[in-house]
Amino acid sequence: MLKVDGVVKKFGELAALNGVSFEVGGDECLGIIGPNGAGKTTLFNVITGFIKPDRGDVRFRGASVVGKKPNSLVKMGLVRTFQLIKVFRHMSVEENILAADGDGDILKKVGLWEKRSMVASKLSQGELRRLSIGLALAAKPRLLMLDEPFSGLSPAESRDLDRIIRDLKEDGIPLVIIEHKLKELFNLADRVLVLNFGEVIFEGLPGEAVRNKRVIEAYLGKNGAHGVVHAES
Ligand SMILES: Nc1ncnc2c1ncn2[C@@H]1O[C@H](COP(=O)(O)OP(=O)(O)OP(=O)(O)O)[C@@H](O)[C@H]1O
Repeated sequence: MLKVDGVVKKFGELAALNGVSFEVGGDECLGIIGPNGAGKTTLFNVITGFIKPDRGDVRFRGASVVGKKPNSLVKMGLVRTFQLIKVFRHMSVEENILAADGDGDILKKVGLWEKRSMVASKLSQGELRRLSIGLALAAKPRLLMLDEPFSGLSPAESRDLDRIIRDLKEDGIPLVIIEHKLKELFNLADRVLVLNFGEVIFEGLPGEAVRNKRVIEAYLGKNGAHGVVHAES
């Protein structure tokens, strides 16, 4: 479905991405983690056409998509959400979804049917996040990329979102999720990719990632706040 091959992106001297390769397919959920500045957002921007890589290729459903504009990628089914939620805040929930060519089914899928008449500016953080996912779903994604979907959510809001993302997985939509909240991510991800200084330092099962020495040194060890199991010394 998605194949990233040897992607390099430099900002001046800094290699934000330094030869990143991986694939996502089937109805898989891939988690992407790594410390601040590791290159996660840059990777999303390259895949979704917001940034052109200096080297390497991104293939979606068999064809190279390097150089294509974000809008044409969305039309092909390569759809993302953003860290900062983008919705029309003065419009109702339903108007937002309709403006994106969505329908009532989507409102139900993201648990906002009851709130459909409410102006978006009155929504809670969790509801706003679900609306942003609804807008992404309106584009009929063949692959959905979520940028820190759990950030800023309460435990109850996180549980609601978990259920919604789980349903998307069951619908067979492959997912790529950047997330710092590892407990939430590891409940969903079939596989994780760990980035550090623009390089993939680990790819494998979430349970293996938390025991991997390089991952612990680069990311987990420094930050006990991630709430996952730590090193077996
Ligand atoms: N437009 C830009 N111009 C210059 N440097 C940039 C630009 N965008 C990102 N960078 C740098 O590239 C590196 C990777 O940044 P990126 O935002 O991709 O990291 P990240 O893993 O998403 O971090 P975070 O977890 O904080 O979101 C960082 O050192 C960052 O400062």
